[in-house]
Amino acid sequence: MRIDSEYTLLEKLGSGSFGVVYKAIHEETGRTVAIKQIDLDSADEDLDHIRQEIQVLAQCCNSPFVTRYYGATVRGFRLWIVMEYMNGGSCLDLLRAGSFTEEQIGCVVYQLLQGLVYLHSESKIHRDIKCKYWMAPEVIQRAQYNEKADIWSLGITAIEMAQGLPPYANLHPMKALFQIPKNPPPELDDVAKPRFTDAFHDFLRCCLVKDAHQLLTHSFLRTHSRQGDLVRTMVLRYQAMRGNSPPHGQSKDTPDRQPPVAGDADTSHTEDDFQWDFDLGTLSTRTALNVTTESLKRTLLAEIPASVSPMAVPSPLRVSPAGWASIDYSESLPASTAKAIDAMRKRWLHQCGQTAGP
Ligand SMILES: Nc1ncnc2c1ncn2[C@@H]1O[C@H](COP(=O)(O)OP(=O)(O)OP(=O)(O)O)[C@@H](O)[C@H]1O
Repeated sequence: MRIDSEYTLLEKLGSGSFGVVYKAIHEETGRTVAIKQIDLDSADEDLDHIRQEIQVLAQCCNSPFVTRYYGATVRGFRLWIVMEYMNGGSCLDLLRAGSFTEEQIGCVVYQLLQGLVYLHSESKIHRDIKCKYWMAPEVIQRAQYNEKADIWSLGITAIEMAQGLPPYANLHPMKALFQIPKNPPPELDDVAKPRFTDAFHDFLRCCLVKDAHQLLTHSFLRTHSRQGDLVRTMVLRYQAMRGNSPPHGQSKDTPDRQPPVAGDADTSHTEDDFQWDFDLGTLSTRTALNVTTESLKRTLLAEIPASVSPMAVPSPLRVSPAGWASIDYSESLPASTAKAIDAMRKRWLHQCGQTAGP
């Protein structure tokens, strides 16, 4: 796929610390992609992180459990990171429709773990550098850390899926940073605790000490690992919720599919766009440079330190469950799944104070 060719931007998918993500069509191939647009003008302090994210993404394209990276290009004053479109959204998105059951957590965690096993086998550590509540104590303390830091984050993510929020979510992030290394590993809160089996509690405890390979054989995952339909029902639950409320980052009256707004997303791109006043060599100081997309890519990749560390395939939640990119959720479902979806829909409508229809 040629990254410097044309894209048609569709709706906004969401936004994160570094930029806004759009759904888009790559005109040459007709492929649907996701494009993260980073405003280079305001990203000064984060440029190192962005560079690291691109480096890691560029090297990690060989697992169905990790979001595929297609390339990066500069359009005007924005850096575009083109990647696989995950039509189920992120786990964080799915959580907006309510916390997960133990079965659902097992199914998602199993796939997240497969992504981590792949990354670790490539000597890469995910280590989300910016999300404080999920950070392992050794990362917070800037001590030596290894891939176990990711397993800690996975455990925190599992707690978040069970309770809807990570531990210490009621604290200011800086306060949480002090508490995490000081306190014993967190557990489920008293409300969530009784809803889960001993196997799950044990799994959480293990996440704080064990490596990813050992965890794949944990009895908790053996029970839940093969229930792919569950992911689908969670996506449907989230999509049902989106039917009534706008996706993260969009106002209620914004249509789902909207043409890009001038100044918001750049859709017009000419060769001139690639001649922004920007030093692509260091991504930190600005000197006038005429660059092509290829040279951007080469420079970005060459500039990134060889010793990879902080990985930012976005959050621990973004190691994508297998097949999300290709599953068409509108296809007809087995009766048992349809029943489960209906139950979730009713639960959600109930939570919103509405009555479920027929
Ligand atoms: N490849 C993708 N396919 C589909 N949706 C995506 C994709 N990447 C991101 N999104 C959507 O865009 C949102 C923002 O993603 P982004 O990577 O910018 O931030 P984040 O990782 O969620 O947050 P942060 O950067 O603060 O950690 C996500 O929550 C998700 O809804």
